[in-house]
Amino acid sequence: MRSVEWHDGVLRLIDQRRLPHEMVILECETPEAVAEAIRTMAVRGAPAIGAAAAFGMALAALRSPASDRAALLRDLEAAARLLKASRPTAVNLFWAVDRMLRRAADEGLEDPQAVREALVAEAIRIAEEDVETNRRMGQYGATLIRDGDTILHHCNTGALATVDYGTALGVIRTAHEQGKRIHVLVDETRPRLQGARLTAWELLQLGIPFTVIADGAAGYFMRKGKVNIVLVGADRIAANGDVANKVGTYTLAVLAREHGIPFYVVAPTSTIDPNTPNGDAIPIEERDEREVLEIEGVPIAPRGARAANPAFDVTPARYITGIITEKGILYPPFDLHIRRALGLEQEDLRDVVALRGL
Ligand SMILES: CSC[C@@H](O)[C@@H](O)C(=O)COP(=O)(O)O
Repeated sequence: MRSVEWHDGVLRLIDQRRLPHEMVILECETPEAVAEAIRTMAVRGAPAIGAAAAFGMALAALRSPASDRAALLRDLEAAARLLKASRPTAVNLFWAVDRMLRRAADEGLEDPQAVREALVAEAIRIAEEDVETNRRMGQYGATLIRDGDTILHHCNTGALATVDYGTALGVIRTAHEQGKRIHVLVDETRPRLQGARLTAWELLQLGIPFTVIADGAAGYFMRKGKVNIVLVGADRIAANGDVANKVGTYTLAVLAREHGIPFYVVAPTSTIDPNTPNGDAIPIEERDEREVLEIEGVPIAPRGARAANPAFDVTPARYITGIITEKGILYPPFDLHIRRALGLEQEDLRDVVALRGL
C-alpha cells in the first residue's frame, strides 16, 4: 500500500512512529483523528502531511451532518482550523487545506452531496499528483547524479519512498534505477531518528547501498572527500529561496559550502510559500523536550536535565546550489526563478507598472 491511502471512506496511514517493517496501519475516520496523526507524526514529511490533511477535509465533509451548503462550508472551515493547528512548519499542510476549501467553495457545486463528492475526488487528486510530482523531481534530479557518487541525505524524504518515491529519496531511487552505482550516507537524524529508522529501511528495500552515520559525523566524511553531493527535502521554502527543513540541514549546508560540495534541495512547488518573504518569517515547530532526553522512552540524560527541541532549521538561500522541483531545477537568483515557477511573474509586472504610475 501507499503511505497515505484512501480506502472506502477511511484514510489509512502506515504509522511512521513504528519501524516500517512492522507495517502498523492507522485508520482515520474523522478530521480529528487525522489532525492527531499529523501532530504525533504517525504521518510526517511535508507532502504526505499535505495529502493526509486533504483527506482530513474530505472526512470532515463526509462526517458533517449539514443538510445545506452554507452549514457544510462552516463545518469545513472549522475542520480547516483544526488541521492547520496540527503542525506549523510544513506549508504543504496549509496549501492542501486551502486548496480543499477553494474546491468546496466552487460555485458549480450546488448541494452538500456534490461538495462531499468533489472533496473526496480532490483529495485523491492531491495524493496522486504527489506521486507524479515525485517522479518528475526524480527525473530532473537524477541528471545531477554521476555513476559512483556518494550522496549525503538528511532525515526521511520518502514517506515511504518504496511506494511513493519521495522527494530527495526519489532522486536517489531514480539514479539507482538508471543503473548508476551510488552510495548513500544516511544521517541518523536525531532526535526522532527518521534517517536510521525510515530512510535506512527504504534503501534496504530498494537495494541501494548505504551507511548510517551519526549527524555529527557529516563534516568528517566531507573533509575526507567522501561526499559528492548533498540532497535534502524541505518543509517550507520562502519567496527568497531560504529553506526550512529538518533540524541539522543548515549545518550540512554550511559544511558543504566549506568543502565545495553541491547542496540541493528537492521539493515540489507546493512547498514554496510565496507569502513568506524569507526564512526568518517561517514558524519553526518546537517539540517536546522528551524527544531529546529519551530514546524510545529510555532516558539518555540525567533526571532534571532540560532540553530544547526545534524540529526544523532555516538554511539561507546563499548556501543552496539549486532547488529541484517538478517544474525543473531552480538556480539563483531564487526569488526570480521561484516567481517564474509559480507563474507569478505577470502579477509582478503589473505591480511594476502600477509603481511607475502607468
Ligand atoms: C518529503 S520530506 C521533506 C521534509 O518534510 C523532511 O525533510 C522533513 O524535514 C520531515 O520532518 P518531519 O518532522 O519528520 O515531518
